[in-house]
Amino acid sequence: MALITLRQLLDHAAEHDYGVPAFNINNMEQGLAVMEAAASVDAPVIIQASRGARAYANDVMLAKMIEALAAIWPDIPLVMHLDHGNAESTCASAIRFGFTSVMMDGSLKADGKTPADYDYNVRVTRSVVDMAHWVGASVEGELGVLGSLESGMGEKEDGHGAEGKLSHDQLLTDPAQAEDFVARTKVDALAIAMGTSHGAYKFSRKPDGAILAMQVVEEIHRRLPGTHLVMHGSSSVPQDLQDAFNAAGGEMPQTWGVPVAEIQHGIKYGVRKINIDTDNRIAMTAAIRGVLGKNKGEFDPRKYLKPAMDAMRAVCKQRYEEFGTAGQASKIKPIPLSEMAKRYASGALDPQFASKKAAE
Ligand SMILES: O=C(CO)COP(=O)(O)O
Ligand SMILES: O=C[C@H](O)COP(=O)(O)O
Ligand SMILES: [Zn+2]
Ligand SMILES: [Zn+2]
Repeated sequence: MALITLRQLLDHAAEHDYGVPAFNINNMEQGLAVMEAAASVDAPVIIQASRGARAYANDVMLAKMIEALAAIWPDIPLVMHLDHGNAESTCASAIRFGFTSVMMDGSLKADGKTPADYDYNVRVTRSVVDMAHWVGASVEGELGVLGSLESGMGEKEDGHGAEGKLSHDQLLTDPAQAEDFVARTKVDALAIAMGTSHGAYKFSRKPDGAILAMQVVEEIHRRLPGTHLVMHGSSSVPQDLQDAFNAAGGEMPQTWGVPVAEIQHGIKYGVRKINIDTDNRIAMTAAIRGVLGKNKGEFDPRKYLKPAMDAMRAVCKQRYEEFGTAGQASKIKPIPLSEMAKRYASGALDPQFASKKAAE
């Protein structure tokens, strides 16, 4: 069993200058696809489940499935992470079900759509950090609200995300505030807002610095060199997947995602966790459409789920190679949660700052 914490994995990634894609899963096929891809290139894994995934698959099913994946691939270090926890209780119940890492997304209120104020975010995130660290689990926080710098709109495409118009300030994480946030919450990883949004429709053109603000990543990393940064909404929505989807009978209007080159740039500036769901969704659905479109009489689910897994595995493998994750799994020696808890209690894992002021 090689279930490890997000903190251990991202510390390793920072030490060796690579990034780790965090893939969302909802079912067995997606779990198998991620692990097969990882095993084929010796990559450590972050599997994440959203609240929606927990409701869809059931916590017991998810927990046992991760346990099974870890048993099938004992040599692949595996982080089980809660994506976009909306409340302290959601994070606590995830840890109870064996998640080794949770995201407390206090940038939004518990409804998952109303932007929250800074004090609220600090309070709930700190409370989850205290609870999680007692048992050695890791915490990702979020500062700034995800949404489009092109339109100013928040994004609620998949049930989590701000509704309506947001100010430019809300859409970009303030680097000085990020420093204060990390000092006050002691999060292990920080999700930042810099123009990405969830789903397929991120940009109406190939993004430049005006709509994908990589300079914000650089400035936050300069102030917080020891903090692991997280890019949400980081599917690349590659043209070949859009074309495959449409060729199989889908209807997806032309769109742009986050170019892999921009993510690679981010990895040079402290980005360690890169969240990807949409690319896998498109790849699987294109494959399923392809099979069912060609074989109208087909009714064996394996006949379309197997190609869907193949398509998802290919996307995952490519990201492991592009982000430098490939080849790292066998270098990681799992640290048990009990040992992580001791390290937190001793202060050994407290945040590091570039300036002394923030640390005081
Ligand atoms: O950020 C994500 C999950 O938290 C997923 O982002 P995408 O929709 O770009 O895949
Ligand atoms: O946060 C966004 C992820 O893509 C998960 O989406 P979901 O809430 O529909 O499972
Ligand atoms: Zn969020
Ligand atoms: Zn996200």
